[in-house]
Amino acid sequence: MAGGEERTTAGAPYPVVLVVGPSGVGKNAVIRAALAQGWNAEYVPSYTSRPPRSGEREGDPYHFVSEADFQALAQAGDLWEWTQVHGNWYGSGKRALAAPRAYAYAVTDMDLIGAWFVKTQIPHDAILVFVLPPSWAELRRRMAGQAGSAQDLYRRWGRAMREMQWTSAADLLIVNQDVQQAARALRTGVEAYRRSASVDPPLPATCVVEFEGGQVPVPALVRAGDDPEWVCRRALALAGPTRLPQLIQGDGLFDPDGGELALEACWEEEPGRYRARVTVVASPTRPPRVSG
Ligand SMILES: Nc1nc2c(ncn2[C@@H]2O[C@H](COP(=O)(O)OP(=O)(O)O)[C@@H](O)[C@H]2O)c(=O)[nH]1
Ligand SMILES: Nc1ncnc2c1ncn2[C@@H]1O[C@H](COP(=O)(O)OP(=O)(O)O)[C@@H](O)[C@H]1O
Repeated sequence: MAGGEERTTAGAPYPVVLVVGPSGVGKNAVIRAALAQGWNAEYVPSYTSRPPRSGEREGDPYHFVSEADFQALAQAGDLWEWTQVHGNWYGSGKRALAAPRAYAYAVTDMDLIGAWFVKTQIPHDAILVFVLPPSWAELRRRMAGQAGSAQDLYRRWGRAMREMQWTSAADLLIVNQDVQQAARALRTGVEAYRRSASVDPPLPATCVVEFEGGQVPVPALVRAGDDPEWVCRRALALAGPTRLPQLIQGDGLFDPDGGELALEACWEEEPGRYRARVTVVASPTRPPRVSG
């Protein structure tokens, strides 16, 4: 995969964007689209022992190696972390991810445990982005296109169910309905997260988001000194215990049922406790305002 056109000074410090989400949700498609849109990031391929699929080649999207070579890399300490998924080995190259480069970000996709492991090693320099499907039916459709058999599909689905319970571990949630829109959300979301990230270690905290007519307690990872507006955006993105959360897309907040939310105010009420006031400005039953 090629990187974007915009570049920064070679050797500048840069964070690692770890893209996670269920198999088939479109992690690779979103990363590719973001790079094609000119995102200032470089894709860092992992190593895998699985054979290339049609259309794949060395370095895109993986370094394809034999199982013996993979074990040798692991034993030599060249892998940051590794795991077995669907019977194949996957691991991220330590030097490749840690090397200084000419882009603002390194981006790679991983399974959730691998990404969480990297995040614990470099909490300030890793941004964990969870890609969500627009619906279960659509995830199944995409996954079925990748699965080699009914049994393989069943296995992928089980894994997806387990991973989807951990969306609250993410720094950023993105719904991949339209791939170009999701790619823009990845770019703008990472930028916004980076701007608001503090140097303090992450603290588990509870956010309370005040909506019109009620309060929703939202478990979220909040860092001391976080910008309240960004905390509230994340809290809103995570809100909704039984349905897909409100979504961050671009700079706006969108309700999954098609409504659009406006963040009116947000503030830190006491350390680690945030409130936001949000109103619905457009919903399926209330058409969006037309300007001009
Ligand atoms: N832990 C870890 N997981 C990885 C790495 N590279 C890829 N994966 C994950 O391995 C899984 C299988 O990836 P892939 O072969 O592309 O199959 P897919 O699920 O059909 O897209 C996905 O969940 C990837 O995110 C890595 O370096 N480390
Ligand atoms: N927004 C989207 N709308 C429709 N199909 C998509 C979308 N994003 C990805 N896909 C398709 O879903 C399949 C899985 O995408 P891929 O990027 O390989 O997923 P992952 O990397 O998460 O396993 C591919 O066939 C891809 O073209």
